[in-house]
Amino acid sequence: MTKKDVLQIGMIGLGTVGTGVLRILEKNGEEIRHKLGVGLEVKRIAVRDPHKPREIEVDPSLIVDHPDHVVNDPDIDIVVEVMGGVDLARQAIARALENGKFVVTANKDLMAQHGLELLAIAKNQNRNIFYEASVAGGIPLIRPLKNSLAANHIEKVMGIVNGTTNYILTQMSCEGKEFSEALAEAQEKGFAEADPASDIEGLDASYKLAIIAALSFSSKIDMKDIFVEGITNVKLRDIRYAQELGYAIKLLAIGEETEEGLQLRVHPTLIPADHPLAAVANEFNAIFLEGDAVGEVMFYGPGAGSLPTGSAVCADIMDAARCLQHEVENGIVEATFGTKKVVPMEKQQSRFYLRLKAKDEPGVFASLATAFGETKVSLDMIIQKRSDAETAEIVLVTHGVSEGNFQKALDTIEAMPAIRSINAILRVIE
Ligand SMILES: NC(=O)C1=CN([C@@H]2O[C@H](COP(=O)(O)OP(=O)(O)OC[C@H]3O[C@@H](n4cnc5c(N)ncnc54)[C@H](OP(=O)(O)O)[C@@H]3O)[C@@H](O)[C@H]2O)C=CC1
Ligand SMILES: N[C@@H](CC=O)C(=O)O
Repeated sequence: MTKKDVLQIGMIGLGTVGTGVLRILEKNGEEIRHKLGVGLEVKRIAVRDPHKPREIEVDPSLIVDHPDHVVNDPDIDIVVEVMGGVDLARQAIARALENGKFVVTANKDLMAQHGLELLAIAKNQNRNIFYEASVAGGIPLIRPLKNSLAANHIEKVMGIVNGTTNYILTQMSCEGKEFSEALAEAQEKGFAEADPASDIEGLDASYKLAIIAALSFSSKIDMKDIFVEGITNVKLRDIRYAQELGYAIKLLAIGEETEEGLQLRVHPTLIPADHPLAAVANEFNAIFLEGDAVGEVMFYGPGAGSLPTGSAVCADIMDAARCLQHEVENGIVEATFGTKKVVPMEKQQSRFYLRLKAKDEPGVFASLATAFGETKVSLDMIIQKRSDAETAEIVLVTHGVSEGNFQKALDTIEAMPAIRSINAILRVIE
């Protein structure tokens, strides 16, 4: 490799993240050049619609209408994929690597599902893919997992890794907003995915968990092994009951290595109001890691948005530039990934929050307690309120129980004549 005065960047995508990247390169370009000893110049930008008005002024001659024009340009040294989606992004990144370019991506859907295949292509080409922005936006997490914490056996990772859902839950619980209003705001602010179903149904968080879990537990992670439940069924009513019981509701991604195997799950969770994660508001994310040597470490910061995510992408561009400048072939060496056993969800333990409606008549509560007792589910907290003249709303929190046993208890309860409806089931942690 020959040293250059300026390295050429090719971007694929100029939406929320791409705009943030350009703004940072423009504003801090001189400082970045000083830190790197080489300048960075954006040579081409692929977008879907070249005629769309942009939030940022861009020389029209840079704009092209297909990623191929970026990945096949022989002058481009580093390809930055901030387009999203899987198939086209996968093809473009594979081609960029085959053409000898370093790649930076913010695409968690792609890295969770095809990361190993792309990293193998990169290794073959003596190149690398940098993907810090794919998890938790601006928070440094991938590098600490690969480097600073690499000597630890990591036992547990747990956190809030989706800014959109955390924004929605915060706005519902603190401002009393409706779900749809809060989602529209998150979209307006650029936190949500192009298809926000990925956020609210928990998929985005599950892709991020797959990436963090692979690095934490040095294991390949198959998406089908992650239990995923989003926040679409979380009602303001449950947020208020949770508050009454001393909890907040957050969408958590949890990965744990136990003697039985890996436990991997994403679901809305009641967490104690004084837990540090309960205070993480709006688009902010936070991740706890427990390493056998370091103990507990918490990462906190903005998990979505144009400049925070752009910050992580630009740092990756700088790492790729350092590799090129210092003739390091592939930069940070990737971890090796084995295949660890995964514990099926029905065998995992949880505490449960259950909200139901029952006939307001004597003995209902006793028969509920009996039904739970028969399946070895014990009850911890209870709220009972009259709903109308004949109906009571009952909120129960169980002690720890396997998912399988809880489901059996639920089947029995649903069949009881006094039970009118089961309205909410959520998991609880201490
Ligand atoms: N938004 C955020 O806070 C974060 C996003 N990410 C990830 O970053 C990536 C980009 O997200 P974001 O910036 O929000 O997405 P946007 O939807 O805002 O931008 C996507 C960009 O890609 C371009 N594009 C889409 N399809 C094509 C295509 N077929 N060919 C060429 N260009 C195309 C669009 O072009 P056009 O402008 O013409 O429509 C647009 O410029 C995603 O992988 C996302 O998951 C990661 C962390 C945070
Ligand atoms: N849609 C994502 C964007 C960042 O990854 C989120 O809301 O966290």
